[in-house]
Amino acid sequence: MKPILSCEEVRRLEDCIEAEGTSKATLMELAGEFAASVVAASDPKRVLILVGFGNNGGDGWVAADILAHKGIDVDVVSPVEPDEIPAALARHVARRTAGRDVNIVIGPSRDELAELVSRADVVVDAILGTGFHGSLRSPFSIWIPTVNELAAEVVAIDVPSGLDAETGTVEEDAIRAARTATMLAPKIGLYSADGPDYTGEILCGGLYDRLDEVIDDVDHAAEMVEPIDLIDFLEPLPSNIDKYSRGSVLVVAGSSSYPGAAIMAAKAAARAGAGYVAVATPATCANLIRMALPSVPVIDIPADSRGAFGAAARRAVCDAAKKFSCVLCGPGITTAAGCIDVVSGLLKLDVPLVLDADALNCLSKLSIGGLDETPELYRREAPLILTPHYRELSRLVDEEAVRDLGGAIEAAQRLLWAAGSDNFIVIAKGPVTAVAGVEKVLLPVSGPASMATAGTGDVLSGIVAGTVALNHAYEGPWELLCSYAVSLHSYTGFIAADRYGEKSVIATDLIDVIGDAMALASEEALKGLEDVPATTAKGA
Ligand SMILES: NC(=O)C1=CN([C@@H]2O[C@H](COP(=O)(O)OP(=O)(O)OC[C@H]3O[C@@H](n4cnc5c(N)ncnc54)[C@H](OP(=O)(O)O)[C@@H]3O)[C@@H](O)[C@H]2O)[C@@H](O)CC1
Ligand SMILES: Nc1ncnc2c1ncn2[C@@H]1O[C@H](COP(=O)(O)OP(=O)(O)O)[C@@H](O)[C@H]1O
Ligand SMILES: [K+]
Repeated sequence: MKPILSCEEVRRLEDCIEAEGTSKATLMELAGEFAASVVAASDPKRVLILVGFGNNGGDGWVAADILAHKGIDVDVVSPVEPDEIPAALARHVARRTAGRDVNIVIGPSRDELAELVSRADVVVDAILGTGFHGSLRSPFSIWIPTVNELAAEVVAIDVPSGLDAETGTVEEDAIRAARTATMLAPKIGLYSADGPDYTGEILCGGLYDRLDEVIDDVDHAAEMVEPIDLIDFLEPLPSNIDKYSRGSVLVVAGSSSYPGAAIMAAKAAARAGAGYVAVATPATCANLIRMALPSVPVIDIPADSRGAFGAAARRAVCDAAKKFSCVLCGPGITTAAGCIDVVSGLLKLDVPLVLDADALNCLSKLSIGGLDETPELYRREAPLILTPHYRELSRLVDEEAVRDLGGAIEAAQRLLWAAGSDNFIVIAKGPVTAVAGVEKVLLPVSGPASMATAGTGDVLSGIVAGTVALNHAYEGPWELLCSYAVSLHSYTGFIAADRYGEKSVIATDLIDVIGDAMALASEEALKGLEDVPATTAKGA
């Protein structure tokens, strides 16, 4: 797993490294060296480096010097003379580079800049890094669109300029890079909101020998899950099992208005590996679900007049639920009074529980002033997994809208810390999905934008429940188990987009390729295994 840091955590990390005797000036030299190595990998003849006023520009000045030393023609464009650069470290390296074999252009006109950009094989963006805030000011508001329009290839240093390294948002414009050479650890904004559209490939320069040890001394906003981390979940089935020992799921879902949600969740749970999946649904839509899912037993539950769970539903659902390895509740249930009652009944049972969709909205209705204010509502011994998207998460914490990954993680942590239990997980779903536990926040691989289509969340909750059931004997961290389920879901998105076309994926497409997604997860994990040095791979 690879740490992802907030800007504040990066500053703390720099301070820790400095306390161990490596100055920020040395880090800048190393950052410039790493950036130069990323640029040199394209074997350019001519490089243009755009520098700003701060230390991000400092990295660019160092890289300019190194690339010029390699015999590459280097132009540096700066808004001010090296002596006028306000940041002291950057000013120092800029003065040094100015005395070397690079062509420096100060404050070019748009046409001059366009000419320089057009003739470069690689343009390096060292304009703004983690210090960017507010709106883009001149001349950068002119430089950035010029680069985006005319550059053959762009390498961004640390963060594409104009992208907020914390939130991942782009207000007006930002550099669209082919590669981003980020320093010490990726910043969370590279993965959040607009980030993935601007960063290109992210390459991280460790810079410091003892980074692995020092990085443990600062908090991590999150950790990126790599395919190899999931290898334990990819074992083949043992021979000596039956449908019950493989794990069972009760899907408490559906209503006359939304029977499809129950069908998708149940089918996904079965495809994810559970040996026995049943559906508990309002009697009014039970036959429809039976016809759609011949392999799935359907339990009729008393309904209200609108075809949602009725007043007598809680008892019927809870009686059935006790026998299963995992219960999933929520897809398509509505927030009728009987549904709220079912959700609160299930929370009291001693069975692993996944709450999704309207079960989360029922939970919001049960609490006043945010669920984290009433942890007794959801604190339980047995595992609990919530799968809210950003809007559902906002409702759960009764807060302003969660807009980005950092905000989603913060909201999830409020719920987690209030409950304080190891087997409570919040899967905060969005373009990037965070799997948050009380100990760690993990970022499994994200799927394509094709997955932004109705019903894909029902498929995810089915996959999560099926995975929990199949792995009912698992004793490792729940964050990792849930990350495996989210990764499978993302892989189904890639496979479906490939098969049906990026814009044509519908939620049901994902279900039938869950098996292919498992094969892809194995393939990716094995690639990771090959990359590990032999001694480590053997666990030596
Ligand atoms: N992590 C590490 O260990 C290492 C980090 N290093 C590097 O340091 C970078 C951080 O450097 P930094 O703090 O100097 O900030 P940086 O991004 O250069 O920008 C600040 C300048 O931009 C200006 N400015 C701000 N907003 C603006 C706007 N909207 N429009 C226009 N201008 C704007 C701002 O002006 P001000 O706000 O003061 O008016 C100030 O002059 C980091 O990303 C990495 O590359 C490496 O060197 C060493 C190892
Ligand atoms: N832009 C996107 N890129 C990748 N995945 C996305 C994107 N938008 C949504 N998703 C994924 O699609 C799923 C949508 O879930 P949800 O909003 O609950 O859908 P529904 O309620 O319609 O079933 C989540 O797993 C989410 O992570
Ligand atoms: K930059």
